[in-house]
Amino acid sequence: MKVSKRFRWEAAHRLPWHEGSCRFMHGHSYRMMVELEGEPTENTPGGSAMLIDFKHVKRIVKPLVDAMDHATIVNASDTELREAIEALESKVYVMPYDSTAENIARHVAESVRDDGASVLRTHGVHTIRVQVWETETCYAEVEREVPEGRSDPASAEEVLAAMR
Ligand SMILES: Nc1nc2c(c(=O)[nH]1)N=C([C@H](O)[C@H](O)COP(=O)(O)OP(=O)(O)OP(=O)(O)O)CN2
Ligand SMILES: [Zn+2]
Repeated sequence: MKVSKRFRWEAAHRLPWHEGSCRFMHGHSYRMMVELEGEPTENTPGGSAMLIDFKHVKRIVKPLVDAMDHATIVNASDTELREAIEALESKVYVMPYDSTAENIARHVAESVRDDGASVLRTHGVHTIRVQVWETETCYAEVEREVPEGRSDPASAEEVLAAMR
């Protein structure tokens, strides 16, 4: 069973090594689909009626989206751009790698996996797929497995409560 939720945000970026126009600062209206796959468990309210509530998906993913919205997404090693953003007192979102669609998808998938593991396991979710659309015609997709571990409904609820 799969559930998906779509997100969107606006952000600026550049790929300084790019041979084409992507080396220049420019913006995208990013679109992202977060898909969770698994088998619903009886441990959660409603039992097997839903894999995971869409509102839980939002609680896990939205803080990341809010952090990137109207920011410049920048590679930590791009000090020239980081200094310029700081001088402009603009919003920045620093990643440990270049801001390609592939890397943003990977960053979101791994953050969801790491921050949401307990909640996802409790709901029987074993796979996270993230598609990041940079333009109308281009997207990158990344898949990550939720590592096995103890499924603890009580602590999962605490994690969700802390995100409220
Ligand atoms: N595999 C990837 N290729 C490219 C990425 C990327 O993240 N992953 N990113 C870019 C640029 O950031 C970019 O802004 C996209 O530009 P472009 O290819 O020009 O996209 P368009 O939709 O405007 O292209 P059309 O030619 O109008 O279809 C580049 N490549
Ligand atoms: Zn771009």
